[in-house]
Amino acid sequence: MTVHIHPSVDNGVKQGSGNFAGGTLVCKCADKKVKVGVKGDVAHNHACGCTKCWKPAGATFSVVAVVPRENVTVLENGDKLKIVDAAAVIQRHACTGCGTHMYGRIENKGHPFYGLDFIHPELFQESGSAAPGFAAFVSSVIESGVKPAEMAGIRSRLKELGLEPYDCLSPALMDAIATHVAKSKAA
Ligand SMILES: N[C@@H](CCC(=O)N[C@@H](CS)C(=O)NCC(=O)O)C(=O)O
Ligand SMILES: [Zn+2]
Ligand SMILES: [Zn+2]
Repeated sequence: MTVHIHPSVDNGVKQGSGNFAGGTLVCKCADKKVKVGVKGDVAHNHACGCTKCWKPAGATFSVVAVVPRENVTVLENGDKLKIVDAAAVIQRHACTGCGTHMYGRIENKGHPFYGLDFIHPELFQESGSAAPGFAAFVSSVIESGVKPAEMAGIRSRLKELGLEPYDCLSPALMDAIATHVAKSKAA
């Protein structure tokens, strides 16, 4: 059986150009598309298996990356955007027409990732943004209906794609969070 992860990686992970200058994220509406401008390249791009991150139809994982929040600007049809869950750490601004999450923002200034917005690079109308490098919250796909027996196949496919599977975030990001927490406690 073919293991589907996400349409943008199922045929192999396409590496970024290394000099992506930014671009425009476009929603999936037929008209009055929401457009969001992003300056510069994305960082920490990864596949996320959690239930909260937006996935295109049929995908098991989301592909999500971060950019500095000051680099994100709503360009067109921003009146269609609505926050999915205002109580969540990441406030995901979704198009009310097509459901696509255009950007996720952290408003808690004490959060380790404050200052970074979460975006889905597949929505760029331009190509060349940095490729995903790992898979996070892999076990969480079970919460979306994946059978536990399928997990071995999913993890081996992720490895084959070069997307090391983690059940929370990658060690580098977990270290960044712990460093932030340790510094906050010391202050
Ligand atoms: N197992 C949970 C995990 C959710 C979760 O913790 N997601 C991570 C990765 S996106 C997170 O940082 N969530 C914060 C948020 O959604 O606001 C699920 O799948 O819903
Ligand atoms: Zn839309
Ligand atoms: Zn997620």
